[in-house]
Order: sequence, then structure tokens, then C-alpha cells
Amino acid sequence: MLDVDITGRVGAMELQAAFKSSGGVTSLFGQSGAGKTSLTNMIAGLLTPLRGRISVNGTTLFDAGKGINLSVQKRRVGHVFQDARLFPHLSVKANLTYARWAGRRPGTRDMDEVVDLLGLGNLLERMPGTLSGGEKQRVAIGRALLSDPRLLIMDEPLANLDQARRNDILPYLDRLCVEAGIPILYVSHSIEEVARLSNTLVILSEGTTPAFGPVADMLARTDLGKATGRHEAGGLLEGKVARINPDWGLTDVDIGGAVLQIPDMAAEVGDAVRLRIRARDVALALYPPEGLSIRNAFEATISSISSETGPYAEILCSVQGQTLRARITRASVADLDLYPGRNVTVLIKSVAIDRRQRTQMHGEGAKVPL
Ligand SMILES: Nc1ncnc2c1ncn2[C@@H]1O[C@H](COP(=O)(O)OP(=O)(O)OP(=O)(O)O)[C@@H](O)[C@H]1O
Repeated sequence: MLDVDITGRVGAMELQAAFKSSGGVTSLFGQSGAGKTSLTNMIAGLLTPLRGRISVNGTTLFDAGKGINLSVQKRRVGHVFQDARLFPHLSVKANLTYARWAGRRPGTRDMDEVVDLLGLGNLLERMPGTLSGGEKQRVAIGRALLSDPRLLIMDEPLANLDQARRNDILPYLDRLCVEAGIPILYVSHSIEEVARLSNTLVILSEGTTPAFGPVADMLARTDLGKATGRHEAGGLLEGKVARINPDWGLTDVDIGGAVLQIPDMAAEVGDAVRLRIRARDVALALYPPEGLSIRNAFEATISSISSETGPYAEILCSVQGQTLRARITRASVADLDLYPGRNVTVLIKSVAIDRRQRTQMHGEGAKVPL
């Protein structure tokens, strides 16, 4: 449980942040300059808020009213930065051992477990200078975990990596987020990462936190377009793998009665999965279409239509009790006479759901890469 309610100042910016999260992965999402790093620095004890309180799993790290302000060491917050910041003169193993020594206490996490979790086994004798960016970040995460933190902050750990390296490390992050057993605060301005990894999403915009809540609910909010970015907006659908069609390279996912076909998913029948469907990849029709290449067509009910000006409308549809987001032109809304409560058919191109948009989950809230 992470409970933050603080006011602070960084340069000219006033930071006013208040959110609660019940554990797992909490993502702090906002554009550049929104105050993400400043807020994490206040949680870690590197900056001091003017007012308020911060607690993790019932332990108060900061409470201005009660005069509590734990030192960085006593807060036990593991911090992974954009650049890995490894000790360059120490091997990977020595970097990990050092962290273990620095944070040593009874119950410290097992080194082998961390090495296995992050796939570091064949890197242990290497020097940081010989590692790729993604490998360095995995070592940095391992080092932070071995310091036995009560909270792990990851501040845009993929920001300095190219897309190929990001794709390499994301599966490890997926596993980490499931298995770490400690709350994680994940800072990002990538909606894809946030949708894939988080349980709770906190929006940070111009130094304030206008909204926070379960990630699926937050991604369905059309009033947060400015903060979450319109182009990449989308909703989450959760379901179970129902069938694998190797001949066509397609996987059927049951989303509560309806079947969604997506390309080639390395999953087993029965696996739980989370899919992010971008609003711009969803079309609406008044009737089930015929003679169309789009394979996914579902009955849905419109729950809301955004009333903004401009060429596009954001439409939320209820599909088998889950919320899907569609972006179509306002002209189409008028032509089709769409309104909340109207039944429609939603159309999703299978190819729109690429690898980066999907996660396999094991158990409640647990996520493993595909
Ligand atoms: N030491 C400082 N002195 C003055 N202003 C600062 C300082 N650190 C940050 N700021 C300002 O505070 C604001 C928030 O910065 P912060 O680094 O927290 O944002 P961010 O959301 O992490 O951005 P990014 O995604 O670009 O890292 C920015 O306007 C920044 O210029």
C-alpha cells in the first residue's frame, strides 16, 4: 500500500500530489516536465516536501505534521534510474554483492533468486562496460532488489534503450512485476509500458495528480486525453486463450463470451491475457458486416460519446462487461446516428494487436510476457 499526499516545490514548479494504491505496480504517468522525477525523489527522500505525508505498507516515511522525515537509508527505497549507474570498476557479481551488503538485514532476498528472475546468470563475471544498455538495466534492477527495499522505484528504466533493447527487457520487467513481492512505483511516459505493467495508474500533469485508479478504468477515461496523450489512447480487454490455430498463426482469446482473434501468441490454452486495443484501431458499424477482412466483430453497447470539438469523437463501448474505446470522426457519429445506449458492432483488426500490446497474466493481476 502506497499512500502519498504531499505539497512541494521544485524550481518554479509547485508539486501537489495525492494518490493511494493497494500495492503491485503503480505507474506514474505524465509528459516530460510533469514532475515525475521530482515526486519520486520526494518519496525516496532525495527532496523534502513542504507539507504532507508519505507511507509505504503502513510505515511512515514522511509526515510534516508529526515531524517525521526518515533518511534515505532508513526509507529503504530501491531506485533504478534511466541510466543504470553501476559501479564501473566492479563486476556484475560484485555490483550485486555490494548491494546485498549495503542493505543487509534478516530476510534479505536470495541472490540466486534475483539472478534467475532477471536472467543474470551468464553475466556475473562481466564488467559493466561490456554490457548492453538492457543488460545494464537488468543488473541495476537486481542491485536495487538485493538492497532489500520496502518500495522499488523505477524511473523510466527503458528511456535510454532503443526499441529492440526495450523488447528484450520488457519480459523481465513483466516477471519482476509479478514476482518481486514488494510494491513497485514505475515511472513512464509510454502508455504501452504502463498498460502492460501496471495495476494502478496515477496521472501526473503540470505538478498535480488529476486522477488515479485501476489501470483499465484510467485508460477508458476520455477526459484525461491531454494528460494521457490522444494518439496512443486505447482500452484494455482481459480474457483467456481459448484456442490456438497454428495453420493460420492466430490465437483465439475469449473475452467473456466473445472470441477475439489475434496474431501468433506464444501462450497456452487457458492462459489469462491482457490486450491493449488502441482507440484508432476500433471501428463501429450499425449491423454485423459481411464480406469484410476484419476478423473481430462484436456486439457492443455505446456507453458514452465525448462531446469535444474537432474532427474526432471518443466513444466508449461495453463489450461483454469490459470497456473498449473507439475513435471515429464526429461526422460518422452524426451519419450513423450514434448515441449512448445504442447497440452497435465493434470491429477490431487482428493485426492491430501486436506483441507490444499484449501481456499474459498468471493469477490475479499477475502478468507474464508473450
Ligand atoms: N533542480 C531543479 N531546479 C529547478 N527546476 C527544476 C529542478 N528539477 C526539476 N525542475 C523543474 O521541475 C519540473 C518537473 O521536473 P521533473 O524532472 O520532475 O519532470 P519529469 O516529469 O520527471 O520530466 P521528464 O519526463 O522529462 O524526466 C520541470 O519544469 C523542471 O524544469
